[in-house]
Amino acid sequence: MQFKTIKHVLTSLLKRKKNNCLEMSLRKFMHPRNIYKKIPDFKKLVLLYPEFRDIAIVNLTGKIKIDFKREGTLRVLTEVLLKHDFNLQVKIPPNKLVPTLPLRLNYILWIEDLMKHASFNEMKEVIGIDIGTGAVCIYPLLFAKMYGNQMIATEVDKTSIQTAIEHVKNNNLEDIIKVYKVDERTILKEIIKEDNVYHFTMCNPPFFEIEGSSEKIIKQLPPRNAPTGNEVELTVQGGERAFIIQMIEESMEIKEKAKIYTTMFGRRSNLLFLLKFLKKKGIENSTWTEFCQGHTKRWGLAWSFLPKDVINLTNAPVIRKSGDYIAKLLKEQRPMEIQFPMRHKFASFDDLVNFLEEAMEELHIQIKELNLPIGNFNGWSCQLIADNDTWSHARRKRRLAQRLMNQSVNHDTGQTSVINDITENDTEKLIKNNSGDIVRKNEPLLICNFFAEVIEHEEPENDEVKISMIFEKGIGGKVALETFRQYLINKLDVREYFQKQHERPNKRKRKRLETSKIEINSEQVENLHKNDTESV
Ligand SMILES: C[S@@+](CC[C@H](N)C(=O)[O-])C[C@H]1O[C@@H](n2cnc3c(N)ncnc32)[C@H](O)[C@@H]1O
Repeated sequence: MQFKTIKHVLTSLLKRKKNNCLEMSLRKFMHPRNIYKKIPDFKKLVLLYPEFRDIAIVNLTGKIKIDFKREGTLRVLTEVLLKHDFNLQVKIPPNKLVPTLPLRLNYILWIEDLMKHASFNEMKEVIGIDIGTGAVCIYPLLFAKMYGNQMIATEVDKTSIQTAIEHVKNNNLEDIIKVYKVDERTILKEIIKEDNVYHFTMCNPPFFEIEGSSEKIIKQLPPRNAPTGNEVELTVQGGERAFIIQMIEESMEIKEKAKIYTTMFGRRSNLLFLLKFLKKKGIENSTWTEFCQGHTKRWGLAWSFLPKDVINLTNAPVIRKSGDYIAKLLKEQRPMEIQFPMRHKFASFDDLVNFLEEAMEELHIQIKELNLPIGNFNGWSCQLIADNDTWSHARRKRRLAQRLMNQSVNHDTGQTSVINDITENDTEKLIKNNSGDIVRKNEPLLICNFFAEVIEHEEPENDEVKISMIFEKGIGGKVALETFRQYLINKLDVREYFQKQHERPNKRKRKRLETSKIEINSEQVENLHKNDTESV
C-alpha cells in the first residue's frame, strides 16, 4: 500500500516535470516580441491588484502560484494582465470564452510581421477586420492599444456583441473600433462589400463541430485549465475546418478587397488539409506558422490574391515552422518504403529518376504533379495513378513478352503491337480473376504519392536511395500498393538488401505491422507480413 502511494507520488511528480518541460519548451518558441515569453511578475500583481490576491496561492517557500484548474482563475488573471500591461478595462462575462493573452499576442505580432513584410504604411494606418470578435472584442482592443489602428469587428452572437460594444466604449476606442452584427451564413462577404480596401482579415474560428452536448465539448478542452466559453461561441457546423473552407471560398469572390486574409486554427490535421485546399483552389500565394505558448500549439494561415511581386507571402516571416514537417508528414501517413545503396544501380540521382519514369511508362502508370505543400522536399516527388494492375505477375508477363520477341526474330512485322495487345488483355483478365470484382474503368486501381530522395552519408559512395510511397486512394487498396512495391524491388533488383534485414528481425517494425493489421484482411496481412519482414 505504502509502496503504491510512493509510486503514485513519483509518477505524478514525473508527469508534472514533463508538463513543465513541455511548457518551457513551447514558451521559448513564442514570438520574440511577445511580452509573455517571460512569466508575469506575480509578486507585483499581488501588491497592485486585490482581485489578483484572491486567486494567488503562496506556497511554503513563499512562491506565488495560481491554480488554473480553479473556476474563474484564468478570467481574473486575464482581466488583471489587460489592465496592467495594456491599460484596458475589461470585465469578461463568466459564461464566455476567456481569451488567453500569450496566444492572442502571438497572432497579432505575426500579423504585424506580415504587414511590415508587405511594406504597408505604418501599423497605425492599416485597417483590419476581426471575424468573430467574441464578448471581449479582444483582438481589436489589443490592436487599438498596441498600434492605434482602425479595426472592424464582426460577431453573430447578440450577447457577445453587446459586451464587445461595452468594452470598446469603456476604453474610449469608439473612434477606431466598430463592431457589427453579421448574418451567420456569411463570414467575409457581408462585411467586405463596400468599396473600402482592408489590409488584413483575422479570425479565431469556432473550433468544435456541433455534435452533441456541451459536456462533450468541455471534455475536448485543454485538461489543465478550467473550461471557459459556451456552446454558441465554440461550435459550428462542420467545426473549424468547414468554417475556414467557407472563408477561403468567400475570399475567392472578393479577392483583393482584403490584401491579406488570415486565420488561426487549432487542429494539426487541418494544417495539411488547408494547405492542400489552397493549392487545389489555385491560391499559391500563402504561408503558415505555428503559434507556441504555454502548453498549447495553434496554427496560423495567411493567403493573398495580390501578385507575388506586390506581396510575396511564400517568403514572409513566420514565428516557427517545425523543421521536421515533411518527415513528420511522411511518417504520419505510414509510407511503404524501399531503401538501398545508390551505387548498387545508379551513377546519379538523375539516372534513378529516368529509370523510374521509364518503369512507370512501361506499366502505363500516369505521373502527375503532387498536390502537396512540400516546397522544400529535396528529391523527386509525384503522384502516381494506375488504372489497372499492370505489375502483378509481371515476371510471367515479361517472360511471355520475351518469348514473343524471340519468335518475332523470324518475322519482324507487327512485333510491338502483338506484345502490347497481349500484355493489356492479360492485365484486364488478371484483375477480374484475382479480386473477383468488376473493375469500373473510371475508378483507378491505385493513386499514391511517391517520393524518391538521396540519403547522404559522409562518404558519397555510401549514399542511399529512399523511396517512400503513401497510399491516397484506389479500389486496389493498400494491397495494390504493396504489390507495386514488391514489383519495384524486383525491377530495381535490390531484394538482397531486404533479405539481409530479414536475418535481424526488427522489433519496432513488427509492432508497427501489428497495428496495421486492423485495416486489412487476414490473407492480406499474411502477404504484408511476409513482405515487410523483408523490408529495410
Ligand atoms: C472561438 S470564438 C473567438 C472569440 C474571440 N475572437 C477570441 O479569439 O477570443 C469564435 C467567435 O466567432 C463567432 N462566430 C461564429 N460564426 C460567425 C460568423 N459567421 N461571423 C462572425 N462571427 C461568427 C462566435 O459567436 C464566437 O464568438
